[in-house]
Amino acid sequence: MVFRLEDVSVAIGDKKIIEQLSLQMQEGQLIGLVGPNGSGKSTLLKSMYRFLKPAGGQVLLFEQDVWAQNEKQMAKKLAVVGQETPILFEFTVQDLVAMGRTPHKGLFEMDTAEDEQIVEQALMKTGITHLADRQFSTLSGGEKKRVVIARALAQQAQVLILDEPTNHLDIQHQLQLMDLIRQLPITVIAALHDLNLAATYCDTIYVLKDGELCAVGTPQDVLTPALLAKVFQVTAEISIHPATKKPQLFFLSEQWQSKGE
Ligand SMILES: Nc1ncnc2c1ncn2[C@@H]1O[C@H](COP(=O)(O)OP(=O)(O)OP(=O)(O)O)[C@@H](O)[C@H]1O
Repeated sequence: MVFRLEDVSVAIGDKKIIEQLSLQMQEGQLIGLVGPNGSGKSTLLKSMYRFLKPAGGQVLLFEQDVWAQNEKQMAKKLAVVGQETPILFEFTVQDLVAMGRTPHKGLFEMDTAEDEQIVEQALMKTGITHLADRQFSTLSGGEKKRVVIARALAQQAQVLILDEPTNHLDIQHQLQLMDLIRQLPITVIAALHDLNLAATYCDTIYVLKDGELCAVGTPQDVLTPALLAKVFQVTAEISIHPATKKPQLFFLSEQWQSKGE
């Protein structure tokens, strides 16, 4: 098991965001975390990547409590791309992606030829080789996102957590990114708003509502009109895409429903 959460409760200040949530995530899958705004997706992920300490319960990564490990131990196992892209530094893209190698190195250890090759690969896979010498701060939102993802790839962890990875990306780069993470030989856990991307790419989907896990399963099992009505308050029509053989969702507001009758 990659992650095992047992009765995890998370509060921010006085506000209880997640209460006694338990789940298990299997190795080698692309896992989607979906749910409405404010349902607790980022909070849950933060408790998993050791950013928010739960008020109760346990978060186990490969059966070890994440709070019993130091940052470097964690970084070898788990890479994280948060929702916000950082803004604080004046580094080149190349330097930033190379920072992904830090957990694998001693304090003053120089980059090896292998490190350089890993960085080059990460730049190439995310389609940003041409940006290598640019200052990070001068990039567009979507370019920054791809740099942060490249840095996470260079980290070569066994698990990758992505909070809204397609945010800021145009449609071509959304699909390229999903294709890329789909073929990574590791476990990827991604919070996604786009339910069609989740349906097309994920092996298993976890649905959160009001800090509670309300469904877990394959896209076909989970993304039903009844669940979408209950969780997102939308009417959805679902068919199977002829090419992907995955569910394809069409959403209708009340205005269009009345016109279709
Ligand atoms: N620092 C904070 N202080 C107070 N409340 C917070 C804080 N961070 C998050 N929350 C609240 O916790 C709840 C869950 O937020 P969270 O960001 O985990 O949801 P989410 O599902 O990731 O939302 P979104 O889809 O909008 O990104 C929300 O009601 C949010 O307002």
